[in-house]
Amino acid sequence: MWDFAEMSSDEVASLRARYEPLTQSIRELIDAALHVDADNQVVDQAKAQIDAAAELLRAHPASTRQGMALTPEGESIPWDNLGNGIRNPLAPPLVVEHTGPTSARIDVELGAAYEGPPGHVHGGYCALVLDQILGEVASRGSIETVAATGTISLRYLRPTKLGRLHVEAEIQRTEGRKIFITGHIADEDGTTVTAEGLFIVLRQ
Ligand SMILES: CCCCCCCC(=O)SCCNC(=O)CCNC(=O)[C@H](O)C(C)(C)COP(=O)(O)OP(=O)(O)OC[C@H]1O[C@@H](n2cnc3c(N)ncnc32)[C@H](O)[C@@H]1OP(=O)(O)O
Repeated sequence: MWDFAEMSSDEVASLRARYEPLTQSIRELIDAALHVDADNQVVDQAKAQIDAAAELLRAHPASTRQGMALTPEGESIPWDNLGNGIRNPLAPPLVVEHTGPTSARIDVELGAAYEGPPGHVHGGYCALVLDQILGEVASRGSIETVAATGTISLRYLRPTKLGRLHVEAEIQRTEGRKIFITGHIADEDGTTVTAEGLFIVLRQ
């Protein structure tokens, strides 16, 4: 159904405009469900409406699924992927901004769905966000030169508050296919988690 290798950027933009609002609505649904305090009637009514929406969507299944893909124009499409998939409500809306050929940043708001310790981001999610940005910088924003996580080491300096977060990553050095890269997450009070990764550029 979706063959991104055959699509122009305009066609991808139109698909994005169709599905991104659905993904955002499901994220808002998750957030609402995490904050609700209602009686049986309200919860039963909401459940029936959600079940009906799921049934409607299931009646139109896609013939293929793709984590990420590349258009002929070289545009990388993160489609269903957990890190930043346009269609994956479990993916926080991570927008990686490349600040140079070897560095990038993300500014993201992580709410209740990402909670681990009370009021703080789950440590596994911190790892996911750092793995994602380190991987994207190591791959230089293109899936033509994908670099996979070989080894990643995280140091949790203190709990990361839920809310607005700033994330950065930068390549330190490269040896053949090995890319040594560091990164960190900061909340409103400063750096909370640092990362050191060794990413390996995949053989074609
Ligand atoms: C744009 C997209 C961004 C996406 C970001 C998301 C990042 C991810 O989550 S990727 C998923 C998690 N990672 C994986 O699944 C990777 C699984 N592992 C593999 O596929 C392979 O082991 C792989 C590709 C890492 C290395 O395999 P291969 O290419 O055969 O490496 P190989 O030729 O044996 O070794 C090359 C060099 O790397 C070193 N190396 C290999 N594996 C590792 C490792 N895990 N850690 C550290 N060093 C390693 C070797 O020692 C060797 O070093 P040297 O050249 O000095 O002798």
